[in-house]
Amino acid sequence: MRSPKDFFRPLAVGAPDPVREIPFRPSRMIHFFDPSNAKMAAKVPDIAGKVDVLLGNLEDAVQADRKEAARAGLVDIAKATDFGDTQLWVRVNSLDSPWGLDDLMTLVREIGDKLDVIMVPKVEGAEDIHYVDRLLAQLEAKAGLRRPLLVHAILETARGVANVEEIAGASPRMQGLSLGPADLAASRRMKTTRVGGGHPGYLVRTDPVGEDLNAGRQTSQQDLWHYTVARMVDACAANGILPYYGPFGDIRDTVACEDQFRNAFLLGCVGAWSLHPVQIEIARRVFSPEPADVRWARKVIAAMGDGTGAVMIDGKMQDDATVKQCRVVAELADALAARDPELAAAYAATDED
Ligand SMILES: CC(=O)SCCNC(=O)CCNC(=O)[C@H](O)C(C)(C)COP(=O)(O)OP(=O)(O)OC[C@H]1O[C@@H](n2cnc3c(N)ncnc32)[C@H](O)[C@@H]1OP(=O)(O)O
Ligand SMILES: O=CC(=O)O
Ligand SMILES: [Mg+2]
Repeated sequence: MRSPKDFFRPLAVGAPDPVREIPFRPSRMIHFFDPSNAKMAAKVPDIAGKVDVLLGNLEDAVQADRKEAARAGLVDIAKATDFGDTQLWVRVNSLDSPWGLDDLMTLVREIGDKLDVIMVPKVEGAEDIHYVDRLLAQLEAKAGLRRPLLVHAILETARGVANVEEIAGASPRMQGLSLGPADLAASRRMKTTRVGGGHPGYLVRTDPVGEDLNAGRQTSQQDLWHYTVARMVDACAANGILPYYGPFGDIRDTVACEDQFRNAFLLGCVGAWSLHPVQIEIARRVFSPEPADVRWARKVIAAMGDGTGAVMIDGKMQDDATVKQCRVVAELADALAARDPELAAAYAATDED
């Protein structure tokens, strides 16, 4: 086990100092694109202005015979594009694949100065993060990088979920975790065939009302992902890193996508993946607090003065704990407004009401 004193020393001579805190940068949508797909790649400069995070996906959904083209495509796009203050992330191939090592070696060398976060799929335990941590330090030193790359792990195996707390705290590079419901379902031997979202068969039913077991009984669909998202959120909060819902594969069903994203937002996630342009706006809407909630939060903060004691506002008791919740909402609104002028105007308008 590493000594806590070593935690903030670089893991290779010449590598940049690790960060001490994960900066909060808006990341409501992590927009996936396949850099080997000419049509998607052509849209990157336009999409970059519309999303918080653009992610070049090299892993699943890229055909095996396109892996090298995707890696080379991402290098070309990163070199040619000015991303402004939009973050550039990459999802590399898994550590046991034939491509993962070359992905890391090529990308850090060629575009390490442009990348913000490396998303690592199928992380099973702290040992995977320790491997990536040391390797990145060596590669950063070789490339002469001044800023450490951050690491984001996908929670998508049963073992990964069992080890989630260790993974979240495995390195100062850990930026966040995403739920990967598709691989996780397979790893757990769940009987779904979807990418995230609910299932009509997963339900609870009210008690029978008489002899007829079928008459008058209400059913209610339950959330397959509640346990995992909640556990992920706790692991992230306990380690000062950020939780995200991952993919929602039914692109056509924008309504259920919005529900899934909102559940994650309410439980503590800061963003989700957008797989198709139609999901970008959904994530923007859901992961930005409602202007009415921001107004309420600011009202409670103002009324609570130094944040202690109890007051009544509109018939509701406020105290030290509610003001803390309100600060979460108000601080998120401020951070998002600094990046999103439309949102800034919407939040300012509520102050004037
Ligand atoms: C379980 C997991 O690992 S999830 C993460 C991995 N999966 C992904 O990354 C999937 C990313 N998305 C995609 O591959 C595609 O969106 C698909 C395959 C789902 C649908 O693609 P299409 O059938 O082309 O969708 P559609 O016809 O609606 O696309 C409309 C336009 O948007 C473009 N487009 C689609 N998705 C994207 C995207 N993610 N980024 C940029 N442009 C996109 C299409 O190229 C098309 O362009 P055109 O108008 O110039 O023809
Ligand atoms: O990679 C994502 C998943 O759901 O699997
Ligand atoms: Mg996956």
